[in-house]
Amino acid sequence: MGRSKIAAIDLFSCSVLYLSIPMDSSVSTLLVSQLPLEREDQKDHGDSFLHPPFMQKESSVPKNFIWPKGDLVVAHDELREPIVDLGGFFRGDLVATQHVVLLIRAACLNRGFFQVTNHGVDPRLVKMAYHHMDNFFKLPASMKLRAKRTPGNMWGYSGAHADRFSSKLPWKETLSFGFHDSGSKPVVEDFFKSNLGMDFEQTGVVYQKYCEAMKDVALAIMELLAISLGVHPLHYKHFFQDGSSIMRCNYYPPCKEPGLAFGTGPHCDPTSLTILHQDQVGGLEVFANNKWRNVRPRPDALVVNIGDTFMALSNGRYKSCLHRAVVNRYKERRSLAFFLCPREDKLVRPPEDLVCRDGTSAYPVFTWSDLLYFTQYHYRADDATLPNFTKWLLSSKSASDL
Ligand SMILES: C=C1C[C@]23C[C@H]1CC[C@H]2[C@]1(C)CCC[C@@](C)(C(=O)O)[C@H]1[C@@H]3C(=O)O
Ligand SMILES: O=C(O)CCC(=O)C(=O)O
Ligand SMILES: [Fe+2]
Repeated sequence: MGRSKIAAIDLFSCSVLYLSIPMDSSVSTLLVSQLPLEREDQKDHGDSFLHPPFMQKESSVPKNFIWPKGDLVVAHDELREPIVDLGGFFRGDLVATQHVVLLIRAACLNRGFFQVTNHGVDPRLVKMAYHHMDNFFKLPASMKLRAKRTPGNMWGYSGAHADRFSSKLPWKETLSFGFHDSGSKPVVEDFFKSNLGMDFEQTGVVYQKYCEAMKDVALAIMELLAISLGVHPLHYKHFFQDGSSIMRCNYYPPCKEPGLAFGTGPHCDPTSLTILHQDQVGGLEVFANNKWRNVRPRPDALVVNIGDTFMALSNGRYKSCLHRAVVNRYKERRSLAFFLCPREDKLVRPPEDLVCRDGTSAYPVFTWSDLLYFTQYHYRADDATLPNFTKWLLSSKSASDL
């Protein structure tokens, strides 16, 4: 789990090693070349990862990327989830809004997942976001590592999270950065300029706009979620207004043995509400009615899922969605995930009238900063983050009372 600073420095020097390996520049190669530096693991894996994948006899997926058989259950069915048309709500049509509220309520009580269309985000902006993402991920490793994530920090570039974990590595590269309103200071633009230089100014401008658009959609959905729970319509919208959200670009290289690895393993997002756009390749799967089901990509739709923090804010009524991303043999896949989060020090607790109606609080009061810390230092987010976090919080509180 938590890896040291040394691992991050090793990761960097490793990329230099990678550059001398005569293979395609796909990052899976980079990921593989990082592995020898996971020194304590060398014993466990024999010499399989001392060689680039084409030299391995047993499998072309290094052992550190192989997930347990129990997790690797294949999805055969498609998820037929309501597509929620937000057009009427944005036009102020009350009948259409009532219909949308009922659809959202049913989806959230059930598994915390739906998709929205007519969401108001300009398709040209989405296209630009993919274009800039492609430019970034095809850079040489040494350039990408200029923006590398530092230990304990959510922001930056990460290759397979190999600096954080040593097993069940995800077959992906990610670029993450924070987004919050800070007056006239464009935080996203600044992130790109300060980490990657002025050549990335335009990338910063595009992602600044993309995050603003995602926040608008997320806050509109917060209004609908509040109505659907019978609380003040602006309750959650106000709660998240000054939030500190996270944007992540996911790049999944093709994988020679997709049946052994995951792009992103099974998990519920610890965050509040995720607004995701996936490209046309497909790979997102949701656990529904006891089965993994794939979500067919729709270019005009944004995928929305409830995260652990909103589950707590709804007093456990709305389900945090269990999902994962699979990889495939032939084609790289990309997704853009915006994770709506509250301001880090804000108390996460459901509105009082909800607790009164339920007669009890489902979770202890916490801050987003507590949960974020838990996922970055103590626990790798999975399908049981929220119950484990609750236990951890209660035990650390009672220990501090001693
Ligand atoms: C707060 C977060 C932690 C993760 C990024 C955001 C929201 C989703 C989380 C994550 C994607 C869940 C699966 C495991 C994880 C480690 C990953 O594969 O990236 C998680 C993210 C993280 O801790 O970086
Ligand atoms: O790439 C995807 O479709 C899902 C990614 C995801 O679940 C995440 O980043 O939290
Ligand atoms: Fe997720």
